[in-house]
Amino acid sequence: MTSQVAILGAGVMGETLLSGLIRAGRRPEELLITERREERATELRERYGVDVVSNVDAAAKADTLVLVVKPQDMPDLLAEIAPAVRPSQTVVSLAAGITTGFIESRLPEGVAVVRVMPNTPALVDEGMAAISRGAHCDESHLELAESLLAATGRVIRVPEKQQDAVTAISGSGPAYLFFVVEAMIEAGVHMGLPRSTATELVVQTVVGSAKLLRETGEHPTVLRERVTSPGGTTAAAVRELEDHKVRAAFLSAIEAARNRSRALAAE
Ligand SMILES: NC(=O)C1=CN([C@@H]2O[C@H](COP(=O)(O)OP(=O)(O)OC[C@H]3O[C@@H](n4cnc5c(N)ncnc54)[C@H](OP(=O)(O)O)[C@@H]3O)[C@@H](O)[C@H]2O)C=CC1
Ligand SMILES: O=C(O)[C@@H]1CCC=N1
Repeated sequence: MTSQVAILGAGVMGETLLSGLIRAGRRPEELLITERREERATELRERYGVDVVSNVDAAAKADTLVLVVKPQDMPDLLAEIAPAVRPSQTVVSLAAGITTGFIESRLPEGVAVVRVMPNTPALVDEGMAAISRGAHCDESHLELAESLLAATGRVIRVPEKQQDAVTAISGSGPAYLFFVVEAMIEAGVHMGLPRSTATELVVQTVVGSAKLLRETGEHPTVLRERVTSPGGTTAAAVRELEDHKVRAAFLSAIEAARNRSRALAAE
C-alpha cells in the first residue's frame, strides 16, 4: 500500500510543494490536497490530477499531513483535524512562526511534528528549506520531511530556536532580492535603457552572480572587491550604498521579519 501525503492548504507554497513532488516522480494517487475555495480546488484537480478532499478526510486517510495554511488560519485548521489525527501520522508544518509546541498542544498526545521553513525558488527546484524536530520526532520523521523537501531543492536541519531567523533570511529572502532587482531595473530605465534591455541585464547579472558565489565558494566580500576597480564605477556606487545605510537597512529589515515571525503564533 502506498504512503499518502496530504497537503492541507494549496495556495502559493502548497502548490509549489505539490508541483515539486509531482516533478520528482510522486504519482497523483499518492497525494491529496485540501482547499477552502471550490474554484481553486477545481483548478488544482485539473492541473495536477490529484484528489481534493476535506481536511478531515485528508487527516483520516494520509500518513503524512503537510500544513500549508497561513499562520493565522492554523488554530482553526488544527481544531478541525485534531479528532481525526493519530499518533502514527507525521505532521509537517510549513507555516512561519508556528512552533511545534503550538501544534503538538492542539493534536493528540504523541504526534510527531516537523517544522519546516521553505522558500519559493522551490518552484524551479532551487528551494532552500530548513527543518526542525518537535518533541515526538525521531530520525525517521526528519528523514521523511527531508525526502519531501529535497524534491524541490536543498534541505538543512536547524534547532527550532533558529527558525524565526531562518524565516527572515531564506523564507522571506527571495522577496528582498526581487526588490533589489526591481530597483536596478528602474535605475536602468531612468538612465534611458529600454525596459526589456534593463531586465535582461539585471536578471542575468543576478543569475551569474549567484552561480559565481556557489561555484567558487569565495566570500562575497572577495567577489565584490574583484568587481571594484580602484577609483572606478563600482567604488562610486558602493560609497552611495554605504552613505544611504543600505547595509543597516538590511539588518533592520531582517530583524523586523524575525520579530514578525515570533509574533505570528500569538495572533
Ligand atoms: N509564500 C512563501 O514564500 C512562503 C510561505 N510560507 C508559509 O506557507 C503558508 C502558506 O503561505 P502562502 O502559500 O503564501 O499563502 P496562501 O494564502 O497562498 O495559501 C494558503 C492557502 O490555504 C488555504 N486555506 C486556508 N485555510 C484553509 C483551511 N482551513 N482548509 C484548507 N485550505 C485552507 C487558503 O485558502 P484561501 O485562499 O481561501 O484563504 C490558501 O489557498 C504560510 O503559513 C506561510 O507562512 C513559508 C515559506 C515561504
Ligand atoms: O511573508 C511570509 O510571512 C511568508 C513566510 C516566509 C515567506 N513568506
